[in-house]
Amino acid sequence: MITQLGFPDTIFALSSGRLPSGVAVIRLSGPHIRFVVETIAGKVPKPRMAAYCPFHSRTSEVLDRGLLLFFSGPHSFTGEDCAEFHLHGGVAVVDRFLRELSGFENCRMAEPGEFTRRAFTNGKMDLTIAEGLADLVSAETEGQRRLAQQVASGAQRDLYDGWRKELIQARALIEAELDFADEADVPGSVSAKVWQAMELLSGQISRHLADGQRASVFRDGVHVAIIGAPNAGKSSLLNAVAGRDVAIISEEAGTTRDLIEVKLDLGGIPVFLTDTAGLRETEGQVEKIGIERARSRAASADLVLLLEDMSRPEPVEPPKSGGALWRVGNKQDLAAPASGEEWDFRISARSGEGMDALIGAMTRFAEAKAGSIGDVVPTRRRHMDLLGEARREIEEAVEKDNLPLELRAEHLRRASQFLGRITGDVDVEDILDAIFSQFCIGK
Ligand SMILES: Nc1nc2c(ncn2[C@@H]2O[C@H](COP(=O)(O)OP(=O)(O)OP(=O)(O)O)[C@@H](O)[C@H]2O)c(=O)[nH]1
Ligand SMILES: [K+]
Ligand SMILES: [Mg+2]
Repeated sequence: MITQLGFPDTIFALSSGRLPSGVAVIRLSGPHIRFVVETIAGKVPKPRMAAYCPFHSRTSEVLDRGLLLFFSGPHSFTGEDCAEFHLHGGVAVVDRFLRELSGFENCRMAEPGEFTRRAFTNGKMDLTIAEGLADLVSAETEGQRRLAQQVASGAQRDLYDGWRKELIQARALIEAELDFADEADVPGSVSAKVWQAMELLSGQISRHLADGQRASVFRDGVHVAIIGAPNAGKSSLLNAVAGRDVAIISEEAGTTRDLIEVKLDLGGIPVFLTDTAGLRETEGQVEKIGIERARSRAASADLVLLLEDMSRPEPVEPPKSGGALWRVGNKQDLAAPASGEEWDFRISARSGEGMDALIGAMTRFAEAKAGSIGDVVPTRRRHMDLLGEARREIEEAVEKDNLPLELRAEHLRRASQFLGRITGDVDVEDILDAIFSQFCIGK
């Protein structure tokens, strides 16, 4: 148990979104909350009960009227005394109120993630839950929200705590075997059982890592590039899928030069769809660069849509790509019916014909990449790296059966430490700045 000396400052921030808004929530945490609240509202309301009252400046000017909530530490988000002022969400109202708060001694604006960091330091949550909350705030798709919710609920922490318990138990059994090694009646099978259990554990971690690999599409998204000859209708396709005028469309060949990317939400998975310059031989310097970019984007894409104008097919060399490649025939509205070509999809970016089928297939493609993942999934590179290290230590302990038992037990101890770093139970001071600075202000 860490003895908590407490933070000297009271911090505050606008915790609700961009102004103007109907209501703006200003959140405070720290040792001076009672004084600040009493000065502004004239009283400290009962904990967790909303009070409607005027908010005064220190010179008794009424700044606004609104709801006030007080949370008495340790029964609060951060574990300290906390308060929330619900103001009218006007720029000037909020601005004046924040200046008023800065005027109190030892009160200052919060750094990004500082509320959550205090909650972590005060033992209100482990690191995975803190990260889950940050992900919940930044989730843009349903899939991201579901994953973040699962992490924020503590499911990941429970899983790793369970694994650490297994490791500790294994070490305890090895210790016992070491202690009684001289006695004749100790069954030699104790440690054999331990190694069996450890092999199972390493297999569990492997499956968990594979889930994490698949789940990374929720964070990194699926990348789709539209490639084809000039005037195939690539920009028209991008606009049709995005439902807005993102790229310039014209009958002039060579209109698009740069990569134009839109972010879509298909089946809860972020999908990045990129329009590119039409592929052709050209002397134009700028267009040349654009074509190089198109080819390199195609090379790194998960899926390439090779778009062709069915009314006047113009074969282009399919780009080199490690991903999937679909031949998509465009301008179905102009094409002679049943031209006998082997298109995977026939569409008209102009009339919208065939678009539902193409978008549906892209959605299934993205869903297949995520695959079916377990209930609890590592959501960050940081978790994956530490899990990989933990598994490596366990494997060393299991495989090196010629090593003295003490050394094999030491590998298990290290495995357990790596797991402890994920949840923040073991020496993580060095990474806290990096983790919490990614949070938004007011969280
Ligand atoms: N009839 C018909 N015309 C289309 C269709 N899709 C695109 N076009 C037309 O084809 C022309 C070229 O369209 P773009 O979307 O600019 O083609 P692009 O492939 O982006 O061309 P570049 O950027 O120059 O490589 C425009 O005049 C479009 O209106 C379609 O489905 N049917
Ligand atoms: K064009
Ligand atoms: Mg274009």
